[in-house]
Formats: sequence, C-alpha cells, structure tokens
Amino acid sequence: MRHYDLVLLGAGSGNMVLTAELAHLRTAIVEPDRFGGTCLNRGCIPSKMFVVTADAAEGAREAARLGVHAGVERVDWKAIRDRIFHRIDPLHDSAVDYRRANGIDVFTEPGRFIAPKVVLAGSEEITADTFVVSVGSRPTVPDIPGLDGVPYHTSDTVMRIDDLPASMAVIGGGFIAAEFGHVFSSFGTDLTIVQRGPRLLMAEDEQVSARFTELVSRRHRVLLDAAVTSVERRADGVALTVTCPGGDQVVEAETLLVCVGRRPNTDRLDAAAGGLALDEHGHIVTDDAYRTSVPGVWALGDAVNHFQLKHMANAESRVVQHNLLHPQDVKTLSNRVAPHAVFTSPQIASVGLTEQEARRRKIEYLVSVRDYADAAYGWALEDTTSFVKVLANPVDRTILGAHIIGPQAATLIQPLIQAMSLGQTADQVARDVLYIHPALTEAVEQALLDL
Ligand SMILES: Cc1cc2nc3c(=O)[nH]c(=O)nc-3n(C[C@H](O)[C@H](O)[C@H](O)COP(=O)(O)OP(=O)(O)OC[C@H]3O[C@@H](n4cnc5c(N)ncnc54)[C@H](O)[C@@H]3O)c2cc1C
Ligand SMILES: NC(=O)c1ccc[n+]([C@@H]2O[C@H](COP(=O)([O-])OP(=O)(O)OC[C@H]3O[C@@H](n4cnc5c(N)ncnc54)[C@H](O)[C@@H]3O)[C@@H](O)[C@H]2O)c1
Repeated sequence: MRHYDLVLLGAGSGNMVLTAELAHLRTAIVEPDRFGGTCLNRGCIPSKMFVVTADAAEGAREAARLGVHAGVERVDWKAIRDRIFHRIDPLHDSAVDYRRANGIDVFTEPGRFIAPKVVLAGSEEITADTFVVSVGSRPTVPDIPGLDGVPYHTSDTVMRIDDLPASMAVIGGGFIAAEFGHVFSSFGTDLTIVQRGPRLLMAEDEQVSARFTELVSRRHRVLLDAAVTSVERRADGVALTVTCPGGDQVVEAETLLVCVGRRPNTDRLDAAAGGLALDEHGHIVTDDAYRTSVPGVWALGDAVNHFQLKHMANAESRVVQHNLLHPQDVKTLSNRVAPHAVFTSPQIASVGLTEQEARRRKIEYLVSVRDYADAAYGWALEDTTSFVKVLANPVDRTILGAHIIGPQAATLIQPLIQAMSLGQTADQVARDVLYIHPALTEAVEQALLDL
C-alpha cells in the first residue's frame, strides 16, 4: 500500500488545486479518463467551439434581414469536428506527461473508497493524509421504456459523431438542449425538442424562459408538458411515443440526444464507504470551506454542488488550494453570487434572484426591463426580441438579480455581476460610470436608470 501526502481523485477542476506551492508534497492523481475532465473534453470548451461555428452559419442565413444576401452553401461536419478535437485531444497526454515529469504518480484507473482515507485505484490500495475529491458528474439517463434498446447520444458522445444527422429528437429542455439545439439546427438538422415542463430553460427568469421558448418554437418543433412514454428502434433511427396535452404523438428522428440533467459520480467512487456524508441527490456534503465529514478529505465541483458550472468549480478549487496551504486560516467562497450563461441563440445570461423566486420568497423588489431596441446598437442589429431585466432592493437599491436574453448577453451581464459582488447600488452602476456609446451596454445602463 502506497502512502501519499496528497491524493487528488479526478483531474478535472481538481487538477487545478495542484500549483507550484504544493509541489513539495508526495502526490498522486487518480483519473480514469482524460485530464481536463468534462469541461475540456466533452463540455464547455468543445460545445462552445461548436456554438461559435453555429453562430457563423446562423449569421450567414440571417444576413438577408440586413440586406446582405449570403447563405450557407455547405456545413462540413467532419472538418468542424476534427478542427475542434484536434486542438483538444492532445492536451490529455501533455498534461499526464507534465505531472509525471514532476514526480507525481498518475493512476489511470477509477478510484474507489474501501474505507475512510483508503482508496482502491484500479487494483492498488493507496492512502493519504489529505484527499481532494473532485470526481464530477455524468449525464442522467431517464427510465423510459425501450431507451436501453436503441442507440442514443448524450453530451458525452454527440459532439464526436461521424455524420451530421438529417433529423434529431432531443429529450430535455435545459442548457444542453438549448445549446446543442442551436448547433444542430444551425447546421441544418431538423430538430424536435421534447420537454417535460411548460417552457424551455425552466430555471431562468420566467420572462426570459417564455421569450426563449417562443423564439425556439418558431424555428423548430417543441413539445411542451410532454412525457416520452416509449422509445423504439426504426430502420433509419428511432421513434418516440410522446404524451402531450393535446394527445399522443410519434416523433421520428435519425438521432436521439438525451439531456435531462446530470448526477454526481459519487456512487462509482463509493463515497459512502469512504465515510463521506452525501445529500439526497448524492452530492458530497461539505462545509463552506469544502471540508467533508472526514477530516483531511476535501471535495469540490460537480460532485459537491448544485451549480454544475465550471467557473464555480474553479473558484472552489482556488479556495481548497488556499486551505491546504493555510490550515490555520481557512477561507470560504467569499462571493456566493453565482452567474451563468446559456450559449444558445439568442444567448442568455443570468445572475441572482429571478422574479418568480422573489415572489415565492416574498422579497420586495423593483424591476425594470429594457429592450435592446431602445439602445442605438439594438437599432443597428434590427433587434426586436432581446431585453435586459434588472431587479433591485427598493430600500437600499442594491441589485438583486439580472437576466438578459439577446446577442452578447454573457458579456453584457458582467458589470451587473460585478455590482452584485461588490455590493454596489443600481444608481452607482448607472450614474458613476460611463457607458461607451453606442455599445449594447447602453441597454444595461437604461435598465438601471429605469429602476
Ligand atoms: C455539454 C456541457 C457543456 C457545458 N458548458 C459549460 C459552460 O459553458 N460553462 C460552465 O460554467 N459550465 C459548463 N458545463 C459544466 C462544467 O463542465 C462542469 O461544471 C465542470 O466540468 C465540473 O468540473 P468538475 O471538476 O467538478 O468535474 P469534471 O470536469 O467532470 O471532472 C471530474 C473528473 O473526475 C473523474 N472521475 C470520475 N470518477 C472518478 C473516480 N471514481 N476516480 C477518479 N476520478 C474519477 C472524471 O473522469 C473526470 O475527469 C458544461 C457541461 C456539459 C456537459
Ligand atoms: N452554458 C453552461 O453553463 C452549460 C451548458 C451545458 C450544460 N451545463 C451544465 O450541465 C447541466 C446538465 O444540462 P442538461 O441540459 O442535461 O440539464 P438541465 O438540468 O439544464 O435541464 C434538464 C431539462 O430536462 C427536462 N427533463 C427532465 N426529465 C425529462 C424527461 N424525462 N423528459 C423530458 N424532459 C425532461 C427538465 O424539465 C429540464 O428542463 C446543467 O444543469 C448545467 O449545469 C452548463
């Protein structure tokens, strides 16, 4: 049995804990798959490389609106796929080589706790004074009759398929349905989205979610309040039987994408055998400093939290790194403002309280909504559907939440995230800084001035 000072379980965000300050420790990394984890290999990075490509196709198709008569002659799926993964795939080998060259043992089989602070890495038992558990999450597969008998994709596989499908059915109506729906439909795939709830992107502010659902429904088939009751194989793909408010429908498609959420990988790690307390969703329970129920075992990322976002996992890895170095001065995540963006069309970005959440929690609020069309750049875009929405505290006028749907939403929201993080009031952000004219940020300025 080998003993280490530090063992990292999972080399996604956990790998970032290991900076030069910890180089003196005898360390092992257990990673059965690819260094970089979900984000680099099958998540944020490749999906956004596809999204940017899809934006180009969509831009060409829509240019006629502005009087530029372009079009999409051909989408070379294989060339796009290979361009993306030829950049990503070599990074794994170089990351492993780098770690090994620096004296770190890399185990390439899955780790599994067999007792508190004892892990079976493949067939070898290892122990450590300190563990950092960051084993991430994986796609949930719903229990639908027939699904296990048909070929289907999840986000893990759909970006590497050989040919662009003529048609695709998507089960789910969240982040991945929105982003991959944009990618495949922009490339010319005929899309049907089957969503259990009454709108797409149900977790967004209801006004944003309603606008997005309306816009997507104009472009392709969207079945809402829909339950897939069975799936069967057809000669040229799959057929889904879907129960909708209007009655049963059959959806036929060449390819099926399943994206109904993700679950933490703590079952495969046998976190319970390691003595780690889990919540009802299988997430590892930690305190605010990311200490688990076992002294010396820390945990972060998708295995821990409900955000399932890379910037949150990154922030947590920085906190854990600090805490390993400074056990007498542990930090917590100082800033609990957790923004996100959905890189779809139109883009969506959000931070803080939604209007429905404010009502549910009986929180008093001021709200303002400004259309992009009210700002000069919105005119230039000939935009008719995008808006900025801001919620503020009526007493101290701090910003409670912000929600944007439209071009560049993920970038436009950043000053509002900053204001919330720094406790600035809507008036300070609106009046104490200059907004570049005629940038789209003027829509943000106008929404703030309206409060
Ligand atoms: C399609 C898609 C797009 C996304 N886009 C975005 C985005 O645009 N922005 C954003 O913020 N977030 C995005 N996310 C979410 C983001 O990828 C995750 O929040 C992030 O990767 C979580 O990091 P992590 O280190 O916790 O887990 P992971 O990155 O999943 O890393 C966990 C690692 O642990 C390893 N592991 C698993 N089991 C074991 C075991 N038993 N022993 C040892 N190692 C193990 C895994 O192989 C993996 O490498 C996206 C996710 C998906 C699926
Ligand atoms: N831009 C980003 O930050 C980004 C992009 C992609 C993924 N992610 C992360 O990955 C996670 C997983 O994404 P996701 O889209 O799989 O999950 P999600 O939680 O975003 O959405 C799942 C959707 O599926 C629906 N659903 C659940 N069961 C269903 C069923 N049986 N039939 C039909 N619909 C059903 C739900 O109503 C929900 O709308 C996200 O929560 C997010 O944290 C982030």
